[in-house]
Amino acid sequence: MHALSISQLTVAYHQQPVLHDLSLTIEQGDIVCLLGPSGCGKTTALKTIAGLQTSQTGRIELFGHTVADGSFNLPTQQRQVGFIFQDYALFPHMTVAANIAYGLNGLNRGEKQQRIRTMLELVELQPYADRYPHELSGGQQQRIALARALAPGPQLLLMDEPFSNIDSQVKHRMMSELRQLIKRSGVTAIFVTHAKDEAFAFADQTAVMMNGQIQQYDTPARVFNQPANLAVAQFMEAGNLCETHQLQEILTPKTPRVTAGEGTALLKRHLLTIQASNTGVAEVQDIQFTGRGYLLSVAFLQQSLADWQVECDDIGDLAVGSRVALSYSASPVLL
Ligand SMILES: Nc1ncnc2c1ncn2[C@@H]1O[C@H](COP(=O)(O)OP(=O)(O)OP(=O)(O)O)[C@@H](O)[C@H]1O
Repeated sequence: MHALSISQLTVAYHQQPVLHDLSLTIEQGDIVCLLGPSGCGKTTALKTIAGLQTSQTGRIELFGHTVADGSFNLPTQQRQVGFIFQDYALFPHMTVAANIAYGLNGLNRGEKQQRIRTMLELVELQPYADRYPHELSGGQQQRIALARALAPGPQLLLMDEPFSNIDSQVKHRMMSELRQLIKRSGVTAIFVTHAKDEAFAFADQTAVMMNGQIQQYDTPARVFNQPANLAVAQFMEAGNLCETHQLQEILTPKTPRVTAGEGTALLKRHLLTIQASNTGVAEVQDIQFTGRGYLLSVAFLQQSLADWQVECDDIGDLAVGSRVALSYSASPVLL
């Protein structure tokens, strides 16, 4: 059984469609990222899955049960979904324990206390039950928001931009911690972001959305390395682009491995080799040290192409203004 199955979903605001014929199937236990540019409909999709937004046409099934089908819309509280908002939305006047207990209806006092203990153990914050949200760090608040969302035992966890307010210094540690906690709980999770590094670090599967439709649903690595089309390649900043017929002019030696056929070729930055050459086709415009190596921008002297970027471990004698030749050690991806 799938955790979530969406088919041909259309959602409009004031007769303006925002999601068009959107279909998506999510497997149980996966952490899925809805990734796309601002305004593409990610939050609308998340809200529609939660039942906070109604759809015009299409069907949504959660764990085999239809929760929306155009004419019918199951209320949010009956969908067994947990929600973590962008700013966590913890109740500031309630203790951590009271925040976690908030959605626990139908349990007696002892059962509630037990559930709170279990949730605090899961997020490893047992000593913090009597603190108030303002007495916690950002990371601790996020873990309490997770504990509160998971306390009623939802089957699906929805998160709206959970990392957007977090300092980049601590973001990767928090993503790693939260991912481990979600995996330990076994819940299926969907989160929304426009930042691809969050999809890379946190998601098992990524749905790249544009203009209210899903362009590609795949692992983050495949979305980055094998983008389904030009729009996905550009949004993912997956590498350097050119028309296939330009490759012979750009690369030395004139490599026989270049894909035949017309179309747009994608060349990964780290598979390009750059060498100083008086007869080279490009000139170094900029050199950045990245920690792991160097990122060079090169401009073409003849071809009308945007600057390319090349990643390398060592730049040797190369400097800004050096004339360079480029070679490629793999077959370019044809888009
Ligand atoms: N309540 C609303 N009424 C009318 N239009 C809306 C409403 N909510 C969103 N929209 C419009 O729907 C489109 C999609 O919005 P949505 O918030 O789903 O996008 P998003 O991909 O989550 O964007 P962001 O990354 O900026 O949050 C946008 O053009 C937005 O202006």
